[in-house]
Amino acid sequence: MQNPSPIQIKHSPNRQEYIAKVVVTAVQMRDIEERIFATGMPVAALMEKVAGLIALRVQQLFPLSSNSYRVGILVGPGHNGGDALVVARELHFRGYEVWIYSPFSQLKELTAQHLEYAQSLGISCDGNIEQLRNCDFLIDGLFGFGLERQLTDAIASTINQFNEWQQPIISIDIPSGLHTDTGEVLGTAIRATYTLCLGLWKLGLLQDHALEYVGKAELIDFDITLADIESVLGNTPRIRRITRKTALSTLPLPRPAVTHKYKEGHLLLICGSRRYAGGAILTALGARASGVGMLSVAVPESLKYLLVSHLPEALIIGCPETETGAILELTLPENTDLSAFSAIACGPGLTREATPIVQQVIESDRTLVLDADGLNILAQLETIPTLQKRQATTVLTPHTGEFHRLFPTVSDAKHDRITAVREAAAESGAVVLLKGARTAIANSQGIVWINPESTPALARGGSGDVLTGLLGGLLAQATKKQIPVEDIVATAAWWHSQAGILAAQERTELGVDASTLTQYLMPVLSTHET
Ligand SMILES: NC(=O)C1=CN([C@@H]2O[C@H](COP(=O)(O)OP(=O)(O)OC[C@H]3O[C@@H](n4cnc5c(N)ncnc54)[C@H](O)[C@@H]3O)[C@@H](O)[C@H]2O)[C@H](O)CC1
Ligand SMILES: [K+]
Repeated sequence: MQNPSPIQIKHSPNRQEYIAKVVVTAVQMRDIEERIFATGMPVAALMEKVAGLIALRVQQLFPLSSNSYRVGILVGPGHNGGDALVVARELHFRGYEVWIYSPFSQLKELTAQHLEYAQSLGISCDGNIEQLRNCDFLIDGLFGFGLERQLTDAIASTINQFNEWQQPIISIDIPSGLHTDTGEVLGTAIRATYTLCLGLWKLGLLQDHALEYVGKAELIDFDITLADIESVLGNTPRIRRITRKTALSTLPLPRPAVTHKYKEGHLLLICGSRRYAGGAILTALGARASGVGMLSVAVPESLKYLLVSHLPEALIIGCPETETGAILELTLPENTDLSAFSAIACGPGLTREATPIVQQVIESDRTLVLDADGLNILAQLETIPTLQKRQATTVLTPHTGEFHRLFPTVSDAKHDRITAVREAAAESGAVVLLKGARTAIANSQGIVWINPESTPALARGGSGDVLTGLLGGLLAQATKKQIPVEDIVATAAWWHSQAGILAAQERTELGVDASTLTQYLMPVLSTHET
């Protein structure tokens, strides 16, 4: 989703970056549109402009220079249908063979006018779906952000038919049938090959359950002014896509010429058990890749030399252990307490026996990441409200299962992950990172960051441990640099998934085991300008 549309509009780099970040709901988009109209832009002119850009993009995707094309245009009752009709007209004039499918008897006025004009040009137009079976590709203008009700009956079965035919489908704004905010399927939905999202990213396109419908999503920038956006969203958008540029900008680079290891952050990892020794290694390897100045890893005594052999540069603290090999007690080096560290990350592989350790780190005054068993113990302790009293920020990094255990009363994350993660952050006062295909991060003020790119290659045991270590290492380096914790969390999520993408490109989606993933973290930075 990151690649900008090849249709380049000359704008300042700052505006481009801002537009890439902003995410809107249907109501916000309608309000922005209303403002554009209220300040003098005629509705028909805006439709003409937007659809003209869509038509250009379609011509790039299916160029007549390489083939002749028969195009089916699916027309809905609203302005999404109007856009589609303008595209139909433009493609007709450019030499495409165009077939319009317009099944609704009631159309908005502008849409009806465009239909009438298209018919007057001799473009084939009816409500017979069979005409579209032999089209090379379809353009979906059935519904955009105006869809609010479930799709049923004839239109639902028609959409199912289009999906079965399996021609490429280009959806205008959003695949018809998806809810613009939650990304939920309202009865049924078009499975698009491309989604050309208009003006600003719609929230629904960034929700996990929408992904199998969205295909390759691109933004069509139609010059909405920053003033119009800010008049509706305020100065800082409350839902943001994480971009490469913002992620890189929070990295502790370049280092000052004169520094030393403790100035570059000291992370304490608390992880592992005899049962889950590998989790401790992976977490520590993730932390090592963050560039953190000093890394201490507290593990059960029996794992000490295993860890040393994998991470000769880290200080491995062997702790007394329970009979089953979980950490019994944290034994820090002499004259050291938890406030000696810049940040603490705790949880991977601990087992639920390590409850007192989790209690102890919660009571510390350090920035704290809790993951895996750290979260399971937190859920058992029912101490989430006490996190509000911590002197430093807490970061919780649950996957969906852990999220439900931690926040049983929060809205269903399957229904709307963004609302759920926001509620969880408000309830806990923590920064909550909800893992998924589109990882979402929220702080207690209700600001949300969404990671817009990832790979299913990361759906593998140990990936999360790597993220915890990486995040801990970045937080330890950032503590003295006044970078907000939530920005670092967003950077870690971005960096981790980019490493997965890079590794999958070279090794396929089957080749990204967690150990290998740690090897791809640094190349992400060297393949991008920093
Ligand atoms: N600002 C912009 O981005 C621009 C957007 N444009 C396009 O306009 C659509 C939004 O148009 P709107 O007319 O508001 O809504 P829709 O086209 O999505 O259609 C709503 C239409 O459908 C009816 N309806 C709703 N639910 C159902 C249902 N379940 N069954 C049948 N009918 C239903 C509803 O009553 C409405 O009449 C946006 O996405 C863009 O594509 C502009 O063209 C340019 C600027
Ligand atoms: K659509």
